Amino acid sequence: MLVISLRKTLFGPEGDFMLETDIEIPKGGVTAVAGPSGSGKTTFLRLLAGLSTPEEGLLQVDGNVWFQGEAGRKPRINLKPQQRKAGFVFQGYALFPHMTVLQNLLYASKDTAMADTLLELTGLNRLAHVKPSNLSGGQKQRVALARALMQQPQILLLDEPLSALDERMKSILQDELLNIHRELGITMLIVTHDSSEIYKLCDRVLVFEKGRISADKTPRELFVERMTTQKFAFKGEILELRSFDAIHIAVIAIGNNLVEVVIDSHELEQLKPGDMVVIGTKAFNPTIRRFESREFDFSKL
Ligand SMILES: Nc1ncnc2c1ncn2[C@@H]1O[C@H](COP(=O)(O)OP(=O)(O)OP(=O)(O)O)[C@@H](O)[C@H]1O
Repeated sequence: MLVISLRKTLFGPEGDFMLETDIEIPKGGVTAVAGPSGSGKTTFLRLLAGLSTPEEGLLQVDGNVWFQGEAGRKPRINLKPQQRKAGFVFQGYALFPHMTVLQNLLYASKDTAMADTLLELTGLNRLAHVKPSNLSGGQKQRVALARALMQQPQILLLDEPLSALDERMKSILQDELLNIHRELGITMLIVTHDSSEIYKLCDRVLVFEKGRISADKTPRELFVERMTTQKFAFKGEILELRSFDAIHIAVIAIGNNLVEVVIDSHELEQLKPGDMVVIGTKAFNPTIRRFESREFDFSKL
């Protein structure tokens, strides 16, 4: 069980704000950390790893206190990063370029049996003696993952580990992460903006906004249950409304795609170019309605 009750002042572009968390995470869970840019996701992981220091609070992992301190005083307990059993994987792989894959792993711990197990688990055994410059992005990220697991951490912290990879490699590594989680039962926290990744890997999502957790839900609660009457829903912007006789068409930009949706005269009256809309289906007929600002905005994850 992770008990995370921490506070730290952050410097934002619009002034200081408080990163403030009071949560418990059961052992063995996979938790997504999502939210807009600058909301404090990376700092949250850095606080857990000991790479950044809170002003006050308590961090307890499986009964062991890693940080405890009161505001304005020197922390009573503040374990150094190397004393914490936390593995950290960043988007950049941060491998030692002059060392082979195996040497990169053994730098973290001299346990050769563990290195063999992890090379096997991440499918790297045939690349053990290759240097990072000869590896693909996906292979480098596997090495970073295996290295983070060498010290048998209690928690694995992943900061957008797959965001630089193409869709195919991303999917393969997601399966490997699931496999590692099944094999080792390790508690994972993963910063990701990718809703399919959250759905596939995670049992819980913490959405950060300006340093606070604004939503704490399962992926199903966050993504699916608010769309129970619909087959799918995409947010888009109306670029143009056209009419031919009694047929009205809305041209809508959804990400990089343009789609044309036939709308009825009632919908036409409600809409104008520039409106943000949600396009969904009911009984396989597309429906279209104005996006309400209080709705959850998936594009901001
Ligand atoms: N050690 C620090 N002390 C004070 N403020 C910090 C510190 N580190 C980062 N910040 C500020 O905290 C805010 C949140 O940064 P952070 O990197 O945690 O956000 P993020 O949600 O991970 O963003 P992104 O998705 O863009 O990576 C930023 O405004 C940043 O400048």
